[in-house]
Amino acid sequence: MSIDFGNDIYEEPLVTTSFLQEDASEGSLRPKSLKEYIGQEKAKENLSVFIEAARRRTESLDHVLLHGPPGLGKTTLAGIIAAEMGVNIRITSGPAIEKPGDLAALLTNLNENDILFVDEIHRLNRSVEEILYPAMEDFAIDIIVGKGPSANSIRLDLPKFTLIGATTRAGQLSAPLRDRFGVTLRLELYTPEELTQIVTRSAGILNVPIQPEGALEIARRSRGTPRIANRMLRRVRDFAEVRANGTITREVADLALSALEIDYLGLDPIDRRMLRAIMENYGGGPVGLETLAATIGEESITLEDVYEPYLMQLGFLTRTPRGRCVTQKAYQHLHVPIPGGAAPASPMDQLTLGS
Ligand SMILES: Nc1ncnc2c1ncn2[C@@H]1O[C@H](COP(=O)(O)OP(=O)(O)OP(=O)(O)O)[C@@H](O)[C@H]1O
Repeated sequence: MSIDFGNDIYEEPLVTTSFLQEDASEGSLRPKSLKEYIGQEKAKENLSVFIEAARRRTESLDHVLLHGPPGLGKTTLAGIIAAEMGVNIRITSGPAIEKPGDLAALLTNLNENDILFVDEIHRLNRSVEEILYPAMEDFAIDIIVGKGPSANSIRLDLPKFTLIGATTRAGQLSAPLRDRFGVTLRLELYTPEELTQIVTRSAGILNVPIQPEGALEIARRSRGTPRIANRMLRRVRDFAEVRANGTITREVADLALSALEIDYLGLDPIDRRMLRAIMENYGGGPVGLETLAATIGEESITLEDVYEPYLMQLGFLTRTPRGRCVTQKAYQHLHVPIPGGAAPASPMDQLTLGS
């Protein structure tokens, strides 16, 4: 029996914002308390103070806005806040709340101090958002009863609740909505050390034997993102079981991830296509995001939310008012000669896959 561990056997790439079938076991991997939640020290420190203060006063927590790239643990953190406050959480998302009536139904069903979590809050439509302002500020909503000249506005009191909004694009939130959040926390990409701890913890829960170097190898390639680290762990586990003795070592992780075309820094074929397109078609940049997206046949929103944060963190890409530019480091990583410049540095011994 031959098993192909290339991308062909998986329908979806590793790096994607969508929730994949293989993420179904994510629930079991979710930390349940602030103590178990690895990294994000600044956010955790602030939150623990606010939570403690609200609990002492037996009041609801101030509204919280969580922002940062996808897969960093915003939903997880919202669940933890609810658990630490000892309250219920209702989970929904901006696009799921279509009409003001949908939001009114959600709000009137909350209990005192409950949490309403709205993922992708930047995608709320305007008419829904307007209901949210008095709900957040005065814990009340105005409902129009009847039609035409006989229409009447009735004010309905709500229980004191906490809204936790999550967004990958804080800049797209309207100013009145943004101003109504008392606490704003930005989640940062995780360090390889933090991701090593996350991978080791997840492997323990999934009962997967893993060596510390194996965990580090997965961590280094998971572009600062726990969701990608957990996905990689599951795929490397398959490889370890079929091609090796079941234990994830550094070699097994390296072989499995290389077969998936993930290079030693975690770049996948789309990252490389994106960088190469800027180098080869636009002389290194600047090039506008829409033009770049059209050139490589990807959605501009995916490039901006999923790919750019990590490429910028690596120092491979810069954003200027006139568009995106690649840096010398990117030329060196892909072994492409720098135009009019020095020859690229010799390959850094390690494996770097071409796209
Ligand atoms: N700090 C952390 N420690 C341990 N595991 C984490 C941490 N953050 C996230 N995870 C893991 O990563 C997975 C993805 O997290 P989560 O779904 O909360 O991300 P998210 O930021 O809400 O994603 P999205 O923005 O797409 O909604 C979870 O299964 C969780 O197990």
